[in-house]
Amino acid sequence: KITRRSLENAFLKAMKNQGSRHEQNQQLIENDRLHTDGPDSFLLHFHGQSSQSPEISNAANVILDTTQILLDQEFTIEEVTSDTIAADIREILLVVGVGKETPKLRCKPNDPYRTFNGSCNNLNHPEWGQSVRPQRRVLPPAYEKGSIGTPRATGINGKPLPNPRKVSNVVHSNTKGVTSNSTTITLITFQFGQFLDHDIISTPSINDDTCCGPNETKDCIPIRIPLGDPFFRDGTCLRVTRSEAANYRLGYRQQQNEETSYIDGSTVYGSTDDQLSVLRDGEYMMTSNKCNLPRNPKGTCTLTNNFEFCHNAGHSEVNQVPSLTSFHTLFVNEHNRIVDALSKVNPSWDANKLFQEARKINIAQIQHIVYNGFLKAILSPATMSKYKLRSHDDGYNNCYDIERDASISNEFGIAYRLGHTWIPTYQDLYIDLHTRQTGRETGPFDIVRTYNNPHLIFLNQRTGSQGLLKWLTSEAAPTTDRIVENSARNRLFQNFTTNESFDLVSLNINRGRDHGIPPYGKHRESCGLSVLSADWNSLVDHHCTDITLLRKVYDDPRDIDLFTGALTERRETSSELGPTLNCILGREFQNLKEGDSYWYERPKPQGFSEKQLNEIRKTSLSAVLCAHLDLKIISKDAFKLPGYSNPIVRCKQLPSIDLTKWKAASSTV
Ligand code: HEM
Ligand SMILES: [Ca+2]
Repeated sequence: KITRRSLENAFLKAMKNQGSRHEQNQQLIENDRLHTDGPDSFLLHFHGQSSQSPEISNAANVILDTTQILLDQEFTIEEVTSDTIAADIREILLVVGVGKETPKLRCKPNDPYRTFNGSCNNLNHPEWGQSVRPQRRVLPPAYEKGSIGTPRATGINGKPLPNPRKVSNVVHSNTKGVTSNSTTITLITFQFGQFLDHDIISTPSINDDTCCGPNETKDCIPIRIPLGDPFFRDGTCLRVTRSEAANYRLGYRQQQNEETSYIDGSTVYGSTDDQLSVLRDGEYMMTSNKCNLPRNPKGTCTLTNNFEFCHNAGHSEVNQVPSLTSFHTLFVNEHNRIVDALSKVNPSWDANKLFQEARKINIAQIQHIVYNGFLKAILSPATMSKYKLRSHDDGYNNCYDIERDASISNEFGIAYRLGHTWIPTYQDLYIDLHTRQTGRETGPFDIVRTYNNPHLIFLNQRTGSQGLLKWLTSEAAPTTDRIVENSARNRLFQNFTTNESFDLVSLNINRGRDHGIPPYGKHRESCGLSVLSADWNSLVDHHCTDITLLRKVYDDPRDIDLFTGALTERRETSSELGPTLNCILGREFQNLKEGDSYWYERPKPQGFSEKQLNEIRKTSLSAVLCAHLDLKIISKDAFKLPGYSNPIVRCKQLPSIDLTKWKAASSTV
């Protein structure tokens, strides 16, 4: 049995292994102050760091090392990960400053407003769904055999797994040269999908500039380009680093989520109090030029001229592509629009009350749009029913389950990259549905020129983001399939000086292995789908043409990576996605609904009055777009292409939220 003494010894040894950066911590423990003063006195040493990340990842490395030392002493992984050991290690961890906030969390039950970092949403487990916490796992990790954290590299037959770039070339490339477009969904689905992703998950990775060089460290997971690659030169190597480790207890390597996992507008408000503080202006969210995002003086985007700047928002990747920036802008403006309306009906409310009520309404609208617009557009009706994802038509829906952990799962973070199939090859600005804006610079603009470059936002009296939103509303997304366009598969973040670029598909496959994500077949099993065998015919949800491609790269069906296996599945009836993705998304979005004590359909104290709730239910993404763009007409459901069941309607005819129902007498005060 592992004694406290042997645990401490292993921990001290691990700290020594980690070298000098832990000397101070080591001293603290060796002085045995842990036992004399209690953990709190040590917390002081670790305050004043703006980001918890480096501190957490340093500690995680010590924890992983401690785990390995104990395993080397012939303890089993079950013994090492037992609950008693978890309690002991937590105490030791407090000494090195990790988890320092957890014991101090004093939740206010019945608080009508969410915290900004997601803590205290679950009163029994205040850290569930909180930002800067480890990702949850549905399945036990599958790292390299016998290891607690080395990326999976060997297949079931003992041979190396295929090179991620090779899989990308063979299975995910567009060999036709023209983009095939969806007949059902618009580019709004693409862009809202990524906007939602940035609300719920973001995994930090390690900074390390040795990768692909002679002195590569173990933090590197380079992708070596195979000889004869159709795009990258021979000998090229993609410099990729591992995701940071985030371990709070002994065991396998875990990864961190920097966002609050709840759908709570992290993209608008940030995922920590600090992030919000530079974005908020009293009751309003800060803007520049009236309706654009504020400037980020520390931003690292590429600028074309003096009056342009990098934008700031709740998520650091806001400048990644202009159409993403335009979505951030839309919901910041929506916050401010709600504030103006509320202050008219409630002139006595102070700035804080206005801010919080507007935030609550904005988040409720986003939740309503996710479940009644976005998910409906991509999941099968059967999945929507099975995981109870539809909102009620009226009345409260008290579906909260305090035992449901809404922290995002690591496997979802890989599976939900399915959205990369929707990345278009260009960006464009429209003046209404289907009319391109013309002028000195006229689209379509190659998307590669727009990565991390906000130039389009500044076009046309700086109303580029409106033009982008109109374009997204008008055009079809690329088909949901195995293909990722070359502008993201070969030329992601291309640097036009050095010509260096990335392959997003290789990154996804590599990242799955880095996170110890089990192969595709294991996820089928956890979803109750048929089990895979060595027989390629066991891939019952795949077309034979796709099986042919998979056979070219994988030795055995049980080696197929999750991203690749899931994106090659045949679609389910009336869905954009195959059965495994329907399951992984269905499960996760049920957690995000039923594990959120602030779910918008719940009654007070967190929720709305019934009258207000019914106003929220009137909203749609189309209504929000109409409120901010000078559009006269729009399709009823902006996620889908217009057609018989999705008519184009006048903006004025669309139901939308009536904020007079928030007049104080009937509000939540
Ligand atoms: C132009 C559009 C997009 C670009 C340039 C982009 C780029 C990226 C990059 C560079 C990563 C990190 C790759 C790695 O090193 O592991 C990533 C991760 C991810 N992407 Fe995208 N993406 C885009 C659109 C989307 C869309 C539409 C979705 C979903 C609907 C999506 C979902 C995700 C998810 C879930 C992750 C993992 C997030 C995390 O754990 O941090 N992305 N994307
Ligand atoms: Ca969030």
